[in-house]
Amino acid sequence: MWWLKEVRVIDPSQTISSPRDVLIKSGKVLEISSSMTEAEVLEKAQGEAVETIDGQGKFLFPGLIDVHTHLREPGQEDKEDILSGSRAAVRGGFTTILAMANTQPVIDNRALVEFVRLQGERAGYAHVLPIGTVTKGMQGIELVEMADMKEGGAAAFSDDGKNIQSAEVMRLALEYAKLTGLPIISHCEDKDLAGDGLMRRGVASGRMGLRGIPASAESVIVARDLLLAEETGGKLHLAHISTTESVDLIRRAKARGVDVTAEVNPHHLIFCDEEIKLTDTVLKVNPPLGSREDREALIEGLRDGTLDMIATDHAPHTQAEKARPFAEAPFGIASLETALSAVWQNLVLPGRLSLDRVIEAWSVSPARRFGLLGGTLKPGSPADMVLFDPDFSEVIDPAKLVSKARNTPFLGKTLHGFPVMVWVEGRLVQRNRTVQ
Ligand SMILES: NC(=O)N[C@@H](CC(=O)O)C(=O)O
Ligand SMILES: [Zn+2]
Repeated sequence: MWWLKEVRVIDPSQTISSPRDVLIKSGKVLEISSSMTEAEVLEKAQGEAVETIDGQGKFLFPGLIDVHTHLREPGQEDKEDILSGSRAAVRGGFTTILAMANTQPVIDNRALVEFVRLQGERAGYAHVLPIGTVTKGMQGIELVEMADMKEGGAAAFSDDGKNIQSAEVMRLALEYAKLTGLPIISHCEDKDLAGDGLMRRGVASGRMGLRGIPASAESVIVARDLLLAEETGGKLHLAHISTTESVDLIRRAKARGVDVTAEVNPHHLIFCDEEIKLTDTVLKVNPPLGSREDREALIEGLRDGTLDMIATDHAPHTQAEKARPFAEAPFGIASLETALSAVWQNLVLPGRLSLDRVIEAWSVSPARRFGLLGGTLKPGSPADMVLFDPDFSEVIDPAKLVSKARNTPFLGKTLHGFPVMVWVEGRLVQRNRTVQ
């Protein structure tokens, strides 16, 4: 049994945001109360050994749930695999991750869904929930067998990495997915508008002389998918929202009652296009980083609930690939191990976002939308939780990362505020930044 004493519990699912004592027993949250005596705790332990943790000055919150993680297995295990990625996840404070389907082969049938799920169980770190593709071979033409894949453990459907260019295929997908109750996750990017652009089209791309991707490449598909969700009554989740116009469109659709949720990635909240350097591909990501104004609109959207969730879009690549010239390097930022600290340092500490809102957006809201366990510390729920130390500082040292990827803009930088203990179903999987 675990006894966490005088820890600041942040659990928006129960509107708790104050110091409490917490008991964990048999993999579940047993009790949360203002204070407990040793005699009371021993009685509840019923002879079981009690591990006591002094929680003063630290936060305890439900484990983060990341709905957008690329794990690259099967097929591209040199970038990442399910073991390395799910270890990196717990190190970063994530107890559940949804694995994107754009692997090689893509996850477009039940056998592959079961493979990903079982590899996650074998690894024994974060819960790994497979996302299946929407279309066979991710070709955007023929729908997968959604009901069968759901039975195999699929948590959602997405052709992420690629837009579904046919509006008719997207409409059918939203219609059919209703039978499963699972969301369609849309990677909104009009192929023709995006062309072979390398960064957001704007002042910065003009100055650098790099081919630009207009903001409309995202927003026109956001508008299309919102209309299709409205027409079909289907469940839509919009991945990596990055433009001001998209935020406005979502805000208006929600006001009309469209069944939509949306996520924003930490890098779009923290960086902007002006910071991209031709000599460094680390900020080359899709969708591309927007302007300062976009960044403000995203923060505002996250604050007012237009954007429901934060998700990493952890996109691991090898150093060799990222070392190619800007035009040839792949899009993507690896972020599982740094995302929470980066958000803490860049948004929570300066007062732009409350920690309560961050936990709501990165744990409570994903659990609710995707119908998952977790996202709460209510007594009886699985003890998937994070002890976070705001005073713990660390230099992001490539030798210490447990992900295979090194494509993070924080390499060599110091971040403050880290998860120091992480439990999955009451099992301690990480202590003092060492994964067990
Ligand atoms: N985000 C990225 O820049 N890359 C992702 C694909 C995606 O999420 O669209 C990847 O798979 O590498
Ligand atoms: Zn995507």
